Amino acid sequence: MRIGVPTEIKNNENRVAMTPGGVLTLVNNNHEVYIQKGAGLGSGFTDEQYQEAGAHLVETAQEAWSQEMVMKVKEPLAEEYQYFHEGLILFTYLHLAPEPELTKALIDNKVVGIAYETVQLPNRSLPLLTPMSEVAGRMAAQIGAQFLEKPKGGMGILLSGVPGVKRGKVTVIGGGVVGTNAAKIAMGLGADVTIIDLSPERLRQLDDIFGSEINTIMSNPMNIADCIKESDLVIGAVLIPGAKAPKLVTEDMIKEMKQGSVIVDVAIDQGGIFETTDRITTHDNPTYEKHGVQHYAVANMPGAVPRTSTIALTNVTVPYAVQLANKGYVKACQDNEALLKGINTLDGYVTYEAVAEAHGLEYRDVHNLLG
Ligand SMILES: NC(=O)C1=CN([C@@H]2O[C@H](COP(=O)(O)OP(=O)(O)OC[C@H]3O[C@@H](n4cnc5c(N)ncnc54)[C@H](O)[C@@H]3O)[C@@H](O)[C@H]2O)C=CC1
Ligand SMILES: CC(=O)C(=O)O
Repeated sequence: MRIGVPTEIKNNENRVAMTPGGVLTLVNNNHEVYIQKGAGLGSGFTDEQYQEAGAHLVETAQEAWSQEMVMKVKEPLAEEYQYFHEGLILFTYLHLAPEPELTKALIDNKVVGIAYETVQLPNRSLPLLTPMSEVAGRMAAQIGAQFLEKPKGGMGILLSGVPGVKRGKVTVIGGGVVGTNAAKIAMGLGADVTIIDLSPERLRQLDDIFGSEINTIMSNPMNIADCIKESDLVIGAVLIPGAKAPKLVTEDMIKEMKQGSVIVDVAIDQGGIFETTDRITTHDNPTYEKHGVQHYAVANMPGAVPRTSTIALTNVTVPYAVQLANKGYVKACQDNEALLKGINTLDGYVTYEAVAEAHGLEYRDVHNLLG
């Protein structure tokens, strides 16, 4: 199969969808990889390294996009829709629930849209989302700590406190991969940490992991309101796979927060869990202030630590890419139910129920379309 890897164009997105090691794996499986020149530089991979691994270098995005399968990191931006073509296999993060235009462009062009974030194993884990959630969760605590500093617009507290001065309070809403990693780092910084989740089973696991070092609280509107009123930093880490994130924190709750407190809405890529995170921010201009609270809502947080993130991401995506390339998407997805769950668009239809629901579009069962 011919596989294209274009340069990422989102603001400060320095990740790339394949390392030279990934190229070598695909080449050893008799595939051809077309990398846009310079695509790996942000992650520290040179064109020469790709060539040595057997990649063909191409000058333009158009050439990278005109292959049978395209691997990317981020969901395509509007200027990339022009490259969509019928039957193209697009293997990348898509986050379609909050993206009506992208969904329409994929359907109109009959793209086979396979979303990293909805590939799901039988134990319900999301193997192609997990590494980036680990990165973003760990970053969320350190970013929150930074924006609590006065010169960054925060109230001017140190999360650890110092002897004689109390510690800062961090609430993490959603105790999955992002939430657990955020909690770990926030605890490491010395904060007083609370995790809120809807699943009693998950709360029990978190209690087993962290013991009396953290507080675990059941998710409901009253508990959320009580916790965030007291918090200096609140991290949004809820996910309902494929669906638009539920707005669990209302604007009225935000108004009750302390002046100079900070929210980091990691779930912004699925629309965000705070009523006031009504826009996506960028690494160039990551925060805005509303009701005296700093809002951080960057949808590609791992893009800021591209070396770590590219390696972590491609460790998990390349084995699936090999299956797609070796067998073709139909057989690969028929043989692997986890990969099948990644198909969000096919033959001009939405094939992921939560995405169809989010946009009021017709849903088609992927099993019927694959035959
Ligand atoms: N902004 C960025 O750069 C990045 C964003 N993300 C996003 O972070 C979000 C979280 O991802 P993961 O931690 O991997 O998901 P996950 O599936 O591991 O965890 C989600 C957690 O939310 C909990 N939950 C569901 N409904 C809830 C409710 N009503 N109240 C409280 N908890 C609830 C679930 O029980 C689960 O424990 C996703 O939207 C993901 O795409 C991930 C990586 C990078
Ligand atoms: C998960 C995702 O969208 C990201 O890593 O940017």
